[in-house]
Order: sequence, then structure tokens, then C-alpha cells
Amino acid sequence: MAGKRELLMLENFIGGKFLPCNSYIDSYDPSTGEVYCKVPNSGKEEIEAAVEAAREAFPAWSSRSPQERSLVLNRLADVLEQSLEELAQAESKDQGKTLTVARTMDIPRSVLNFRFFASSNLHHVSECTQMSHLGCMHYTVRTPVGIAGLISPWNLPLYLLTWKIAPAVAAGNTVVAKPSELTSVTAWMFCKLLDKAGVPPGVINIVFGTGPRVGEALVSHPEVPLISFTGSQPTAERITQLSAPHCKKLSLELGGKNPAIIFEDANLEECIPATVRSSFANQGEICLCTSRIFVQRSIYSEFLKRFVEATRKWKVGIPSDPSANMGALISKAHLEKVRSYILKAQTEGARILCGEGVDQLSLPLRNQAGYFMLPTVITDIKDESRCMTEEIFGPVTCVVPFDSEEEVITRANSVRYGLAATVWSKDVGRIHRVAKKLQSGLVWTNCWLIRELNLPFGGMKSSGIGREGAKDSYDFFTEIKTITIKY
Ligand SMILES: NC(=O)C1=CN([C@@H]2O[C@H](COP(=O)(O)OP(=O)(O)OC[C@H]3O[C@@H](n4cnc5c(N)ncnc54)[C@H](O)[C@@H]3O)[C@@H](O)[C@H]2O)C=CC1
Ligand SMILES: N/C(=C\C=C\C(=O)O)C(=O)O
Repeated sequence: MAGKRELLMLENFIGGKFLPCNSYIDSYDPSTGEVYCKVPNSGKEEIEAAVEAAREAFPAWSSRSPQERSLVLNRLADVLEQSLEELAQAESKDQGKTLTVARTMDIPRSVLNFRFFASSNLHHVSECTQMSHLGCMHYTVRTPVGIAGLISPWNLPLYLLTWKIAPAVAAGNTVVAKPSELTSVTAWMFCKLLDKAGVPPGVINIVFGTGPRVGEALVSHPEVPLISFTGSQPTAERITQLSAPHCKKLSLELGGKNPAIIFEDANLEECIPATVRSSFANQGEICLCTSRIFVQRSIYSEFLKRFVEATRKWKVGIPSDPSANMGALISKAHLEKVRSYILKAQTEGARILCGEGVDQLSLPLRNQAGYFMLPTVITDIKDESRCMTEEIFGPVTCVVPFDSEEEVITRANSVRYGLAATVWSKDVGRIHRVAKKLQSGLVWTNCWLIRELNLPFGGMKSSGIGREGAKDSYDFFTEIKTITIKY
């Protein structure tokens, strides 16, 4: 008889120490549907302890020079990089994404997050103005805000967690972070590296558990003046309510319903593979993924045919399969939610051209209870349909025709979200016109997801509040003060 498999037991990391918790939550391997890990089910008590540790560490950490803090961040990048393979394996197992994506995107970007903010933090300048007629000068100073509360989602676990931790600590704050309870493993592994990198105890505290229990305890804590959150719009609404009595600083990076606009002069050789990737990368579980594809009518049939052919080649496989383009979705509940959108579209008269319900998924026996589905293309669907207006956050994309530039801008802007758009055309004038009129925090033209970390990242409308990036993150994680000197 096979022996009982040992579960991975995570612990909170508070004040430089790993601490057990009174209760635990099951964490599943999305590629098999089996429980393989136990995550602390923390609450108020653990948040109290983490805030206390962060409070104690703050005076010394915030008094260090930016150069000294940068040295620590660079060491952290180095030790993360030395553990790249181990972290990639763990991220892929915990999240369901392919090992290739974890190896080439998630972990390298986590390393880069520390290197990038270690460097950008050395180059901030402040403003100064003169009032010579009054014998005055004025200047601004920035100081760290204090204890930063950071809440991250499950789609890019270590990547998005470090995108918050790095700028927060670079600016001199100490942090209490709460990763998603669905994907906590790499955050816990990251804690094991902090001492080696010379991060003092209490500077980075990580508390695990669910949103309603430990997330709300963190958001409501009166000594945490700032919350940076990435996740869903309903959770952002709750965080906003809980923060309001304390007037907390908020950065909210939320979902999208991102359009791709493909004009008749687009280079389809480049556009089709890029749009397959923008629709289905990371199982469609990236807030920047395309989910509404508008194609100019004169090339609509040709595009659709070639797009469906290319989608059918986007291989779903077990995460460790090097030839797989897509792994498993995050959870059973999420898989069911994504599938329910496809059923809804069908009942509204839309056509499913490939994927769910049309093609056959083939998986090894051991993975048949995993949360896999095929990339799915929907057409003949109305702009008002739920599939065209709500964030699905899975491998599902809709393709519809359009006639004119003005029309497609109105239709692209007709949803509540405004995060990322892509525009495909060779006409430079049109690209500038359309990009300017799109209600979207990011517009990629003739490409997708080329990131420039220096520049603002974030969304309009229900896609969020605030921006992240070199200067934007620094502004968010510091308080500004204007000082007047009369001489
Ligand atoms: N980056 C994005 O745009 C993301 C969007 N989503 C969207 O949200 C949908 C639901 O996914 P969820 O995992 O439920 O997202 P979520 O927004 O509930 O979870 C994100 C993080 O917030 C925490 N959280 C949840 N409730 C909280 C509360 N009341 N107070 C404080 N923290 C709380 C979670 O524990 C997690 O760490 C997805 O289907 C997708 O549409 C999900 C994850 C990332
Ligand atoms: N925030 C998300 C993606 C960010 C990507 C980046 O900063 O490059 C998300 O999917 O939630």
C-alpha cells in the first residue's frame, strides 16, 4: 500500500522568524486536484504580531541611506536568482502554470523587480522653487509612509508580490504582506532567503491566510497607513470601505476587459501569434490578457480562420511538459466560473469556434482531475453579452467585426474597465489617434506586454486607482512635504 504523502506545511514569517499557526487551509495542486500543502489560516492575532515587528524595524530601516537599502535589494535579487529553478518548480506546481512560463517570466521578473527598484531608488530628485521678491525658497522632501500593507493575487504570485515589496522597502518602509491563500508557497520560500540577503528582521513580514480573515485584519489595522492591492474589483471595493475611516493611501490594480483592435493593414504574420499569446498566456490569467478582439470587416474571415488555426496549436499540457503553452487553471471554482461564461454565450446564440465543448482535451490519467481546459474562441456575440463585458480571467476570447475607426473606439471604450488595449496597424497617424482616444491605462501597438518598468502601470475606470512604476511607486510609498525657508 502506498504510504501517506507528506504535506508541505507553511508558516508565517514575522520579525525574522517562522511561526506556526493554530489552524491551516488546504492548498491544491491545480494539475491534479490533490491537496499538497497547508497554508496558515492567520487572523487578527498574527497581523498584530506582524505590525509590531514592522513597527520595531521601521526606525533603523528608514534611517538607512538609499544606497544602503539598494545594496540589500541587490543581494536579495542575487539570492533569488540563485534559487531560480527551485522557485520556478514551486510556482508552477502551486499555480498550475507551465514550468516554462515560471522559469522565463515569473521568477526572472521577481529578480528584476528587486534590481530595478534598487537602481531607480537612487535617482529621485525633489522640487525647489524661488520667491526672491519675498526672500523665500520652497522645496519638497519625501519620507517613507511607515508600515505598508501589501495584498497580492494568485495569477503571478511571486512576480506581483515582489513588484510591491521591492519599491516599498526601497523607499524605507517596512511591510506586512499577504499573498493569495491559493498560491503561498513561493512567498514562503522567499522568506527563507531574506536573512542571507541581509534583510533585517521585521522589515519584511509575510502573513498567510484568506482575504476575509487576515486580509481584512491587515486593511483595518490603524497602524498600517497604506494598502497596495492587486486583485478583483469587488475585493477592491471592500478594501476601500474598510480603509475609509482611516483615510488610508490606496493603490488598487484591478481587472480588465482588454480589447485588441486589428485594422485591415495589420501585419497578420505578427498579429496572429501575438494575439493568441495575449489571449491565452498564463491560461488567460493575467489582468492584461486580451478578451475582446475587434477585426476590421474586410479581413475578418481571413483573420478568424487563421486565428482559430493558431489557437488549436496552443497546446494544453501538464505544467512540466516543455512543449505545453498552457497549464491548469488556478482552482476548481475558477474553472467552473470560466466554463459558465462559455455556456452563457452559447445560450445567447454565440458560436464556439474551438476549445471548450468543441475539441477534445487529452491528459495523462493522473491529471484528469486537474483544472485544465482548452483555449476557446467565441464569435457571433453581442457587445452587451457578459462574455464581452465581464472579466473572465481564463483562456476565453471573443472575436467580432467592425467597420470604422470611430465605431471601434466607441465599442472598445464601452465597458467599465480600462486597463490595457492593443492596436494593430501600419498607419502611424491612425495609431496615435486611436491610442489617444482609448480609455485605457496602457496601449500596446503592434505588440503586447512589452514592459517598461520606469513608466506608469495601471488602469482607468474600474481597472483601478493609482499607478506603479519607478516614480509612481516611489510617490505612492512616500509622503511628500513642502518646506518654506525665509532667508
Ligand atoms: N490581477 C487581477 O486583475 C486579478 C483579478 N482577479 C479577478 O478576481 C476574480 C476572483 O479572484 P479572487 O482570487 O477571488 O480575487 P481576490 O481579489 O479576491 O483576491 C486577491 C487577493 O485579495 C485577497 N482578499 C480577498 N478578499 C479580501 C478582503 N475582503 N480583504 C482583503 N483582502 C482580500 C485575497 O486573499 C488575495 O490575496 C478572478 O476570477 C479574476 O476575475 C483575480 C486575481 C488577480
Ligand atoms: N497586475 C498584473 C500583471 C502585471 C504585469 C506587469 O506588471 O508586468 C495582473 O495580472 O494582475
